[in-house]
Amino acid sequence: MARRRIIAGNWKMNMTPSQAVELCATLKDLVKNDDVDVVYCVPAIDIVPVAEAIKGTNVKLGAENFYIEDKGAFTGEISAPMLKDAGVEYIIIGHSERRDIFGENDILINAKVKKAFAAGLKPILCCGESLALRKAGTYKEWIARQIKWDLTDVTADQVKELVIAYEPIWAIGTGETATADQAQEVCKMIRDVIAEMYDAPTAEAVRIQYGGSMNAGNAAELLSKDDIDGGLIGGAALKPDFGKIVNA
Ligand SMILES: O=C[C@H](O)COP(=O)(O)O
Repeated sequence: MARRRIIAGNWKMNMTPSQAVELCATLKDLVKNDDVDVVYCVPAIDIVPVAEAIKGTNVKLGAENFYIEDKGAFTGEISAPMLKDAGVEYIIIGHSERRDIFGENDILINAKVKKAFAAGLKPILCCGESLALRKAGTYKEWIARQIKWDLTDVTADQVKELVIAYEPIWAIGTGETATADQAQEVCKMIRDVIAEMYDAPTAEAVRIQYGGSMNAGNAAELLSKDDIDGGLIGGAALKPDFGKIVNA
């Protein structure tokens, strides 16, 4: 089965609202491609202006974070219904920066995945190992465990709509990309875990991205691999190079 490719930019904590609108204008013609899902996952304050700036283009809107309750006394948080109402389609969950800097654990991440689906948002679920785990050789067990925890009680029909991003932490923002073979090995292993947890059609349907210093120079080789269906791009998503990745 041919899976539709998905190239998503994770802007992280970059771009003021006015810079965000300018970036959308810069990228507009560069990211035109009807064969690929192109997504901008933007900081909360940029969601409304970016929703306006991408109207009439092929770009879809994503967010970087939310909280699992619909509303109430949760100072500083935004909810899934707020994101939906603003036009958000995709939501990044379980990014290593949220896990490591903000202490999000697999129980919360699993609750977020379930809440996102219930609210009609499509999760981009991130997983990946530290350099220490890579060196110890136990990275595959670690990632399989993350996936199993984070997808507890998530149905096969939901997983068919899920995007999983494999992001080795040692490759994020370091300029050190996993080789295409290293990335393929883990993306294939993730698909095997999904087949084991669900079934072969579900594993065939789930889209798996690679993320970690993906750029205009290495995207084509990474994306040529059988189990890599797209990219989750940080630094290079803020530059015209993002258009080259979309079209790689
Ligand atoms: O979510 C994106 C990743 O953390 C990759 O970031 P990067 O492309 O800057 O390495």
